[in-house]
Amino acid sequence: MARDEHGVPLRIVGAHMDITPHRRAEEALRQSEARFRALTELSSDWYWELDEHHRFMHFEGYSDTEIGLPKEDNIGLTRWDLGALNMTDAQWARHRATLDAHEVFHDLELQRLDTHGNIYWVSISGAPIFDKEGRFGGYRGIGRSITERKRVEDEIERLAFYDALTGLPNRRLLLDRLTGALDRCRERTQRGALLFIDLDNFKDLNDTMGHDVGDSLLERVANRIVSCARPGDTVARLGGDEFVVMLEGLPHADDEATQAVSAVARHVLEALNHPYLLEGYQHHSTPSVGIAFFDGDIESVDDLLKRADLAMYQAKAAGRNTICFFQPEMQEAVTARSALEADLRSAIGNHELLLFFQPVVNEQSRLTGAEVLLRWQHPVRGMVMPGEFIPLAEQTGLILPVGNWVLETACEQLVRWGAQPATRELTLAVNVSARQFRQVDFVATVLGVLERTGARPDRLKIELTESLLLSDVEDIIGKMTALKAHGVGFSLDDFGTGYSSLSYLKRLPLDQLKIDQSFVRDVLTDPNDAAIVRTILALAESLDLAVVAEGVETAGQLDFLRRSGCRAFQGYYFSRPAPVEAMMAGIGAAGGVVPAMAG
Ligand SMILES: Nc1nc2c(ncn2[C@@H]2O[C@@H]3COP(=O)(O)O[C@H]4[C@@H](O)[C@H](n5cnc6c(=O)[nH]c(N)nc65)O[C@@H]4COP(=O)(O)O[C@H]3[C@H]2O)c(=O)[nH]1
Repeated sequence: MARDEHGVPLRIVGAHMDITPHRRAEEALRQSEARFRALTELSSDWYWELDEHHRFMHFEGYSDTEIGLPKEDNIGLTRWDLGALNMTDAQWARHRATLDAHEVFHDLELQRLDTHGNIYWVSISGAPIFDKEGRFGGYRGIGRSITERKRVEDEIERLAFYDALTGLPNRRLLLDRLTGALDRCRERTQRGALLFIDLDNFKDLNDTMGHDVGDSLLERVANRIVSCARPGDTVARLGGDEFVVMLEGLPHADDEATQAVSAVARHVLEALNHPYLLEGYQHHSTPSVGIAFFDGDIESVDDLLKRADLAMYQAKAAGRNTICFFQPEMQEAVTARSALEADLRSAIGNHELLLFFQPVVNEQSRLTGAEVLLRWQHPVRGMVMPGEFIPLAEQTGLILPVGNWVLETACEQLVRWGAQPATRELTLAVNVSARQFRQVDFVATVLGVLERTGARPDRLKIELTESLLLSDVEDIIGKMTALKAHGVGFSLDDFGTGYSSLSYLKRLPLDQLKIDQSFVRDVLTDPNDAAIVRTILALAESLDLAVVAEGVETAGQLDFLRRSGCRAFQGYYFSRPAPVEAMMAGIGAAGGVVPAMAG
């Protein structure tokens, strides 16, 4: 303001300035802050700042979540002062190095306890602050609660890697840990062992008492196995009643390692042998344990599991409730078996199967028929006996095409015999395994073969074993009755060795029993066997069944059997099984009488 000499204002001098841009900038800043505040207030994320010494200076938003304490209490502290349950010293050192290098960091995950002692997780990201001159002034960034995400992740992991019933690691996690263990073995030339545990007869419990009781047993078994393991061992459930214990860091020396593993295995065996109280009942359960060692040389996790599994099966075969170590021979046996199976598959097509015939004679040693016995002329192994390949054929299902071939070939022989008056009345007995007989179309198959070949049904005898009678007797009776209506005969093989109860015997439409050769063998020396043979003969008479004694090797046996009332015989005394031409040649020369062999 300008004044005169009396101080009276003359004029006002002023300058005006356009502050619109400044006001706009202020308004923009205010808006930006409001937006930032609204965001931090509304979101569960929070904003933080550190000074140049990495100490908390400022929080904005729901920061208590990060620090678990009122935010004011943390001003002036660093993150590592607050600590985190999941961070090691080395990890903190790495984080500090990032800050010291003024680098941006993302998603640093920290696990902490809140004031109530509950675990929570936060994820932190931050960027360095520089002033206009480029001087470092600290850090700023955001934090976010990830407790819920971690919980869901844990749940997913639990479902994916743990068995829901027992809470033990499942097969997937076991395979993962095994892969890790094998890697460690390779790096540090260590060894470990796998215990494969399978409960004996678990299926029976499940079937009789129900799945709930079965589950309850499995839970307790799991707890007992865990109690036998050391903290570093992995106890897993593979599924069903199969558990695995993985032991690592075993001693190098063979005997020490074996001792250490045996001790754990025995411990498991004992623990699982104690009775269980299930639904008020005392239940006894036993395990079979297979053990396989591993070191850096083992090819794969799969191989290792197979070895332990094989050893477990060996323990079962040895009578169950026992421990068995894997031996390389077991693997060799399996490999040999697979080779045999592959060969057997092509044996029919390659015409390697053949039938031998063993005469069945009457009291006058006259031929009444024969039993057909399968042989396999293997190109490399030579003659393979049925005992070696029939069980394999049964397990693999190959018995079906093989059995059909036997039936067909036997019927063709019947047709050839039917064309000659001297052999027209001869019968042929064919072994049929339980698996063949249980096929739904068994009756149709047999009738089809009879029709195709034109063989007389009443000359065909089907030999069944007692083990067949263990299941679904009604179905067996139905099939037998259907075939009998066409004239086919039935014989029960190896009688006396199996499970036939007399009530079944009465109901089955049988024609004949065959006394097992094990009774005939000692009939002269073992009074028990003699008594059994007499009883079978008496029983057969009362049931109106014919009897054939198998395995007659000596005149003494034949004499005893005759005196006891047996009227049909089969055995080396008359003839060993042989090709049909050889059998007929021997008999032809004797005018239908089968001559006793020397010896
Ligand atoms: N020690 C002694 N043994 C004698 C004597 N007489 C006969 N044998 C043998 O005793 C077995 C009798 O046959 P199996 O009990 O039906 O027992 C048969 C039968 O269960 C099964 N088998 C044979 N061929 C077939 C077939 O075509 N199908 C099915 N499913 N099983 C068959 O294989 C088993 C064994 O047959 P193989 O080795 O031929 O053994 C035959 C025969 O060679 C004797 O006096 N002393």
